Amino acid sequence: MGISPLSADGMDFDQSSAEFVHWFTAADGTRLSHKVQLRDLRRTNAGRAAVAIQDIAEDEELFAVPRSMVLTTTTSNIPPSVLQSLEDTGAWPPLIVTIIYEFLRKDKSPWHPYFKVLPTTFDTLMFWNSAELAELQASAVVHKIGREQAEELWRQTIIPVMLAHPGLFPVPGATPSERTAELIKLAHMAGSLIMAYAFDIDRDDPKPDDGDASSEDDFEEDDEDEPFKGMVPFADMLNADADRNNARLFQETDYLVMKATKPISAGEQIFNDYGPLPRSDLVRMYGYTTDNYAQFDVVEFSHHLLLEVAGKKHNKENKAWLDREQQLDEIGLIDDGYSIPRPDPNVRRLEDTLSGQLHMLLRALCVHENDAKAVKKPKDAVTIEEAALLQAVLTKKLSEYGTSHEADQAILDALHSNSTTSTVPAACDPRRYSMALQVRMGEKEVLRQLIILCQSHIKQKSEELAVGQSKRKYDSNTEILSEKAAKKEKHR
Ligand SMILES: C[S@@+](CC[C@H](N)C(=O)[O-])C[C@H]1O[C@@H](n2cnc3c(N)ncnc32)[C@H](O)[C@@H]1O
Repeated sequence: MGISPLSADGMDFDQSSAEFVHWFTAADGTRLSHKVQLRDLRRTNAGRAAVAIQDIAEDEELFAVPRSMVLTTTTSNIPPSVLQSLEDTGAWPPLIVTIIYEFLRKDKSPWHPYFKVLPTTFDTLMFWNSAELAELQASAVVHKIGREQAEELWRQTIIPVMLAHPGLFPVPGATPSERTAELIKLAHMAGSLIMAYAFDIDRDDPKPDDGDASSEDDFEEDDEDEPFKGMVPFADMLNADADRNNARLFQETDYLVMKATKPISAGEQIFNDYGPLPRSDLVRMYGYTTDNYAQFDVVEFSHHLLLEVAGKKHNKENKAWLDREQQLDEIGLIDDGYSIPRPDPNVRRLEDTLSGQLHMLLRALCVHENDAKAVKKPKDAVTIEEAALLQAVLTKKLSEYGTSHEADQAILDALHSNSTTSTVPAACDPRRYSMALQVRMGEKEVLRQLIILCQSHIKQKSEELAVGQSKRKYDSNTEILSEKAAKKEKHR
């Protein structure tokens, strides 16, 4: 997030905050507790944040935002005819257009003081250059950014709408392609605001929301059940930090109300909950990371890698496998990739870290091609073969990251101790570089932990097998001996 000391009109950070708070409190129907203040936390890279200046009790109201103040496609006075052709495009495109419309109206917009505290540049992955993205190494998150797909979609949907109404969308440019380039930049700004600041809003059925600033993660989502979205002034000034959340937005009939969900002491920051996001997604969607999210890290490998390691990738002639793959696809088991979360430190069993889906796939890849068990949910434990396949996949994935965890740790320590800046590659922003290091290190840790789980699983199962075999041998030896003894007895 890029919050400069001075906004475009020369207003400094504190002045914009003060104007925003004044605008908020002066608006019809708003409520703001005298115990809540906005603070400048830029020195810790946390931008603006809400802080308690007196002790706050659990369930105490922090502020209330009337629904009319929430910026949505329906509260804005953008002509409905402009949005008409976007009706079937999901919640994002019409809201992007609405935000751009209000942003371009400058001081004519009722939300003008609000826009002055919203960022116009971001550290989300959408804005990283190729050198910065390369520092994420083999992280699967690189393939989830979708910048080109988003722009392609916008060129077909929102750009023609905005170009057709130059009076409502006055952007510089002598030609349609110059104006398109400007509108794409604005769409990135609006899309990123929705990603990191918007809330899912209930329209009809007032009930507590899921607490996330935004649970949607894709610009091109087009789902009928997609929640309605809106920008909620003040609610989006709250930062989040994994399980340190202590406030939540409740949706009432006429109001969205932020309440404390725990007692908050004077001086503490007020945190919303953005959800249990791995650091890769946190950086992708919100452009920041903290160590507290390390517990939610995941590792993801592609379906291609799984097939390659299982020796099925070039199996075009293997009809039995292709039929099975089709069956697995029909029951929804095949995805582009599969993720495994960081194992809980108390988890000792490989089974407890694998999803049923991944276990089924491993089984399908390991059992004999004619075995009907291949497309059945495994009821028994992970077999030695399945664990060995998974271990091989994870080992291959780990080898795809260009550096070791130890090498990364040394770079990160040097960065944090500020001993040298020369470790930051020339084309990289130091903060983004540090975030990339943390993401890739987290994934390498998860991979290592999972490989160790596979190894101990294989060891344990092999030992059980050996004990079983020697028991069977012992049993059959005893049987032979007792048969011999019985014969002897008979001959007496
Ligand atoms: C909903 S806004 C919160 C207000 C924001 N700090 C601001 O100044 O506008 C979400 C953005 O705040 C920042 N943020 C949220 N929680 C943070 C944290 N714990 N540490 C650092 N930055 C954080 C990220 O840039 C994120 O995209």
